[in-house]
Amino acid sequence: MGKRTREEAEEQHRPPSLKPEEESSAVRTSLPALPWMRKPLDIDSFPTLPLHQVACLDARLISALEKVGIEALFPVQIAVWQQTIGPCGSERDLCICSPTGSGKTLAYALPIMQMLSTRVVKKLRALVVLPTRDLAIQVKGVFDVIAPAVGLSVGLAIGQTQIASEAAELVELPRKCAHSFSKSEVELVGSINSLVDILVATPGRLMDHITSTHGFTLEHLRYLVIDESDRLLRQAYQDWLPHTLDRIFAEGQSEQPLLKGLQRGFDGANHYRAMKMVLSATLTRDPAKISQIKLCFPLLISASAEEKRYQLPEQLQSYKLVTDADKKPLHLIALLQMLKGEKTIVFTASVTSTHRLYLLLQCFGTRIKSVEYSSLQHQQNRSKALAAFRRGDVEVLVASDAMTRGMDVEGVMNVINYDVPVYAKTYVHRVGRTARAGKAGSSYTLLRREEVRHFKEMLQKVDNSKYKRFKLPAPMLDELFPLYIEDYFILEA
Ligand SMILES: Nc1ncnc2c1ncn2[C@@H]1O[C@H](COP(=O)(O)OP(=O)(O)OP(=O)(O)O)[C@@H](O)[C@H]1O
Repeated sequence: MGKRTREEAEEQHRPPSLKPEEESSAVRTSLPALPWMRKPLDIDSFPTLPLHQVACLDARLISALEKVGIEALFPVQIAVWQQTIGPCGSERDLCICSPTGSGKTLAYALPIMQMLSTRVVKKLRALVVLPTRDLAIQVKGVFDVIAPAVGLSVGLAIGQTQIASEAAELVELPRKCAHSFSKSEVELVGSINSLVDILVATPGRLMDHITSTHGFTLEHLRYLVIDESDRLLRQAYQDWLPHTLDRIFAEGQSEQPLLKGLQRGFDGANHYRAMKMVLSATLTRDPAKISQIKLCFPLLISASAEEKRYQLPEQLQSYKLVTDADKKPLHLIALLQMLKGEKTIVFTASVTSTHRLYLLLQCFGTRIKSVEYSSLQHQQNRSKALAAFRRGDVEVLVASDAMTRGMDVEGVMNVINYDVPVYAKTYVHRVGRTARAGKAGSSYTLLRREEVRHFKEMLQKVDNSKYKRFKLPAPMLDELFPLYIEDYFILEA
């Protein structure tokens, strides 16, 4: 079993009171501290465009997209397309802040595949970094559906297998050379071929390949994508970025914007610069964090008009249920009964409360079929639970915040915050597991009376965060109470 990613280790051992840091209040002013972030390119000014009307979109990509039911590109995808491939394609680094479920993955994947579709020799030219294994597997799945249509190969580096077998999927060493040769001997022995054009990786395993996989090089990189960037720029991951940037620029890349390149985009000359795309629904505005990325002539592409820090999906309906602490489990069970037949994710505050709540729901057997998802489980079990939930074998997934970011499961109708998130950022990513791609979805937050005020204050930072009070029918609670008491105290014993 590969070692836990930093994210998993961090989540597992983080005391409940120590949540992922929210940006310090110093940067949460209405005016971003960085001048170039004050005039974003407004995503809302772009249309949803049918594929055949997207300038320069390769016909092979159109047919690959149509095969998976995609008929048009969303506004964020059009905005990014225009800044990379379309009429004003340029080599500016892009920071993209767009709500959860708005299609950020394809926003960067499409231009990358289009630009690399004309490559002659296979080299590692695009690197996509994500904070967790399951997210990386999901994003690779998006590339896998489309990349073959334009003859591109996609690799995965997440530590699910031994590094030697993973390296063998990424780099083809000359026959005579074993993994153990020193790097200089390998170079002497003969040319080393990359087996992938695009690599999707988690930070830990990326570092392993940079430091120890012979023939693994970033010298040909054209795109560096940092997805869920505010998570990746946090303390726990910090060493991967400087090492990666050093390796990119140490191997012949120019850090400076190239005037010619800027005017005409990639003009076929061989003096490229690795273009960076930095994305999140809760993109950081913190200059100290942004400066780590060494952005070049950056452009902010953002959905919200900046009067609020974060934006929720337009189709999301939000509700709150106020209850006493000892009745929260009963209210959850009653709510899940009401939502029966709909895919629902229940978020708790920690891995231990995820497990306890899962055990309680097990007492209700067939009434509520659920699985648990947290870094308390080994990767295989977590992936099995997610697969069962994706297939619809079970309709309730009890999850810690390991499930919060980016995970895209078709048909999730409801998100329940069993424990109120401490930070608005966590709230945005949790409820963003539903109401995706313009579809409808609902969020329910269970609040103890003493939490109502904090919850209201927290939502000050979130746009369109209207929520209604939700009351469960008393007869349902009365009917469930005896059953609940019996099971709950068994569990408590
Ligand atoms: N142009 C499109 N047409 C239809 N569906 C799309 C389109 N683009 C993306 N989708 C679908 O929308 C869903 C959300 O896409 P994606 O996961 O890229 O969103 P996101 O903005 O990255 O969300 P998050 O911030 O939560 O990571 C996915 O199921 C994806 O298949």
